[in-house]
Amino acid sequence: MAATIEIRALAKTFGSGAQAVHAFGPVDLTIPSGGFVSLLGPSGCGKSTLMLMIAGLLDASEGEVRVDGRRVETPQTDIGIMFQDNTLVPWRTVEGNVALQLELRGLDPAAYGARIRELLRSVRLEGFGARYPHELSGGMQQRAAFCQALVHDPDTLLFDEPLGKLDAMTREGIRGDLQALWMKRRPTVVFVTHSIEEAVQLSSTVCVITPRPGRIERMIDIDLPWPRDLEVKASPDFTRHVHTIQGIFRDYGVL
Ligand SMILES: Nc1ncnc2c1ncn2[C@@H]1O[C@H](COP(=O)(O)OP(=O)(O)OP(=O)(O)O)[C@@H](O)[C@H]1O
Repeated sequence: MAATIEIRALAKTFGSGAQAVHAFGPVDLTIPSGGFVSLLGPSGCGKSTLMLMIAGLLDASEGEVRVDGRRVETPQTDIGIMFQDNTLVPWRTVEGNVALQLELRGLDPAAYGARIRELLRSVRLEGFGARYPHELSGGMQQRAAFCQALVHDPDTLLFDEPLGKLDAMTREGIRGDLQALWMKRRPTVVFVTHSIEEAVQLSSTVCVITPRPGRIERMIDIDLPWPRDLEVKASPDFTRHVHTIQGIFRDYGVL
């Protein structure tokens, strides 16, 4: 069963006194087991700050995060994380990079050979396992980074704008890969994006965040059928959700 993430009265202020920056919160939010929740908000509203607190990589100023009831106080090693800038190291092959995530967790990569190959195949990277990152396109590198995030079979995935630097066509392709992986394994996913369409396409719930200090403006359940392919994206219901969210950001003056 994938993890449930509970966020209670969570807030973050960087620095103190006159230099203090109230970055985020206070926010209450429950991310259900197996949900795909997108955090959608303007630049600087605290999305990355929230992700780091969920991952246990940044202390909260107030409040708490609980994963399956356990309070997050140290870096979480059983989750998968992927950021905008991928974490591939240049001196290892694609397979070696994926294996590195296992080694860092004290797992034996030799036991995971079949799994690594299956993952690479699922994101259309079969045949590229022995290549080095510089031999891959930007999109292929991000797909390899997906495999890194997934190889230890985490039941929670944190994605912080993983597709942000990719061109539109590659982005669409990887969205499809990500959606297929989520539908198959149903991990709990928290996904940061600036793209309203991306959030509506991928999410079971879109969490709309206000400008800094980020608070939750609205939770919007996306009741569209899966998989959300190009046909679904052309549907009136899809457009309706996109318009609703655009309206919220227009009211805040960020669109
Ligand atoms: N280590 C830090 N020290 C001081 N201020 C910080 C620090 N990290 C973030 N901030 C501030 O906190 C606010 C929220 O930053 P954060 O990176 O979480 O926003 P974001 O919503 O992820 O932005 P973007 O969409 O542009 O990536 C910003 O005003 C930022 O300047």
